[in-house]
Amino acid sequence: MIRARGLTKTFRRGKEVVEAVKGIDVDVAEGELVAFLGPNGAGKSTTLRMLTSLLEPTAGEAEVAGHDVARSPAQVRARIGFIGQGNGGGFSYRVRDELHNQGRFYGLSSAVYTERAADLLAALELGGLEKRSVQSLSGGQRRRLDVALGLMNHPPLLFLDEPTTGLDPHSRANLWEHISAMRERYGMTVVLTTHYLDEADSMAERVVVIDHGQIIADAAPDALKREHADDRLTLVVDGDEAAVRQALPVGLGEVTTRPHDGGLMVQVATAHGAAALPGAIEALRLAGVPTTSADVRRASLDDVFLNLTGRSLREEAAA
Ligand SMILES: Nc1ncnc2c1ncn2[C@@H]1O[C@H](COP(=O)(O)OP(=O)(O)OP(=O)(O)O)[C@@H](O)[C@H]1O
Repeated sequence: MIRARGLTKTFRRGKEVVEAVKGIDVDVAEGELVAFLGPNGAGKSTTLRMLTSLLEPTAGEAEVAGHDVARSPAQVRARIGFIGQGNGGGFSYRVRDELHNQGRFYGLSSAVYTERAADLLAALELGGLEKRSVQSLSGGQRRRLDVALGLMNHPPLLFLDEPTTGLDPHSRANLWEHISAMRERYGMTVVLTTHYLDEADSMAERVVVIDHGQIIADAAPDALKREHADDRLTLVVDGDEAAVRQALPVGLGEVTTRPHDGGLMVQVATAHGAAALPGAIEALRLAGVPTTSADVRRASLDDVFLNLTGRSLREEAAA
């Protein structure tokens, strides 16, 4: 569905040259749900805008939905939906008029766009709001209207640029339910950008991590965590460091210790933390070191980003 090679975008602002995207190679197969994850300014939106033919690449090429973005932008646009960062709706228009205008824009007949609009309004829980002005909708309703607008041409490929930014957790979860339902219903391929780690982790089947205009990792969330980060076992024990180090199986992982409440806190960075925990506790018990509390913290995509770049995406998102 997408094949990009060496995709590059350089902006010039006066004397300043910004290399926003530095030669990205990416393939997306039909039916995939792929999230581009990265901090602010990483180049996610610029990549999306090139893939949707809205921005001409400085170098490289991309074939999207069967057509070259530079040579055949109209064919690409006819086959994709794009939901940008801002709201698409004209604020003073009524909801139904917005959808109908979008249908006209795609050259649909009035019978087809009327039916599709009614269908999407119902599917995205916007029924009853068709006569309201866009500006009177809540943030979540407006975002769902954006999704409806992006789906009026029943695109086989949908791009969403930070679809849930600015929504409260309830509206985010709700929007995701709708995106998933729409994806199943129309058999769509979905490509989105996000800087919400939990969202990329739980919703995307594949995460493309972008930093400074380059792809630094590309795999399923679990595979990324397995490859680039460890789970962390934390045990509080009654015993000394030497006994702990001797008792724990060789190869379990890197062990660090520090005094804690009269006992010793032991932390182990290890793969498959939950599975390793009982064995670690048992090995300590057999060595006469009882465990008084235990905790497993699973590796997160932030750990992956931290290990790859030395920076925390969580901190950068908050900055
Ligand atoms: N039209 C433009 N002119 C000049 N520089 C630009 C332009 N658009 C983007 N940039 C710069 O390119 C870099 C990448 O921006 P981009 O918007 O693609 O990042 P992003 O990963 O989508 O970030 P965000 O999560 O904040 O949207 C940034 O340094 C940005 O300032």
